[in-house]
Amino acid sequence: MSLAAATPLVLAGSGKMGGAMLAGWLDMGLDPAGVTVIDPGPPPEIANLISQKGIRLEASAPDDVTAAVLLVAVKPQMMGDVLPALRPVVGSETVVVSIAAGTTIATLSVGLGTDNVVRSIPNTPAQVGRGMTVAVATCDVGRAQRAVVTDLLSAVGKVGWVEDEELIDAATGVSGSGPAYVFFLVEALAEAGRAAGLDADLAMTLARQTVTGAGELLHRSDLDAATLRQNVTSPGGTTAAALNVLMAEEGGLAGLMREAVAAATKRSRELAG
Ligand SMILES: NC(=O)C1=CN([C@@H]2O[C@H](COP(=O)(O)OP(=O)(O)OC[C@H]3O[C@@H](n4cnc5c(N)ncnc54)[C@H](O)[C@@H]3O)[C@@H](O)[C@H]2O)C=CC1
Ligand SMILES: O=C(O)[C@@H]1CCC=N1
Repeated sequence: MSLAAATPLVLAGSGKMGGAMLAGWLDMGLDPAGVTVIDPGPPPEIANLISQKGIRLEASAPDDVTAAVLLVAVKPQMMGDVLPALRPVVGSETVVVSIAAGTTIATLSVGLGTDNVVRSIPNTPAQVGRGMTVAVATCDVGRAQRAVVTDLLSAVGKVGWVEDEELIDAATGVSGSGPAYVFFLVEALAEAGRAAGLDADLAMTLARQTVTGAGELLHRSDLDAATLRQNVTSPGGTTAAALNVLMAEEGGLAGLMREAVAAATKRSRELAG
């Protein structure tokens, strides 16, 4: 994969998500000389990375760079102010890629004055190259530009394209916010371990190792999740007893998960304004 076609690359917002993607691209061989970061206050670790790599950092959009790709990674609530201020780096050949939850293609197009827009939703496992990004493009984004954007997003994990923008809200509820559900599962499992009498540190170690180990097994295995679950579950055994609780029709995990994803999807639509 060559990321050269993505340069000049302008990254607006180098916080948790934009910074993670920048680190991933550099690991994949993106030339730092081709990157400009626009951020009035990057977090310290990203500021260090930017200065170590000699990346150009600006507090606002410079007027001597026209981006091949402009990646917008600021908070959705800031878009009204930030988008018009980014216009100096947008040219007729620039493809804009937003990773903001909720912000619609229409808002991006109007704010930046271009229809050459990709709306996407990544997730924080991008920090370790194991992200999941779901994206939708306008029909103005040509085949070659779509390939460049695919390469850029693939550098930090898997990429899936959808044709219907509304599905980005649903993907936000599943994979965008999803890592938080898994981290909460670790917290809840550790708390249950403490309630069952385990020392707090041991309970947290058991919960972390169980979730990371199960995740790695799922990652490496050819088997699907249901089969891996069945492989743990002896008839009449301990797992079956626990799953009877988690899989209950009323108040079980599947129903709760549906509600959680629906709430996140609804919030993504609300963030559109
Ligand atoms: N954190 C996550 O798990 C995910 C976040 N996102 C989206 O990514 C975007 C960024 O979120 P985070 O990285 O979590 O937020 P963050 O707060 O960590 O980063 C935002 C960055 O924008 C910078 N910024 C503020 N004003 C700016 C301006 N005028 N121009 C350029 N940069 C400016 C801030 O200094 C900060 O470094 C949001 O739109 C969010 O919806 C998408 C998927 C997952
Ligand atoms: O919570 C949020 O709004 C962002 C978008 C997906 C994950 N974090």
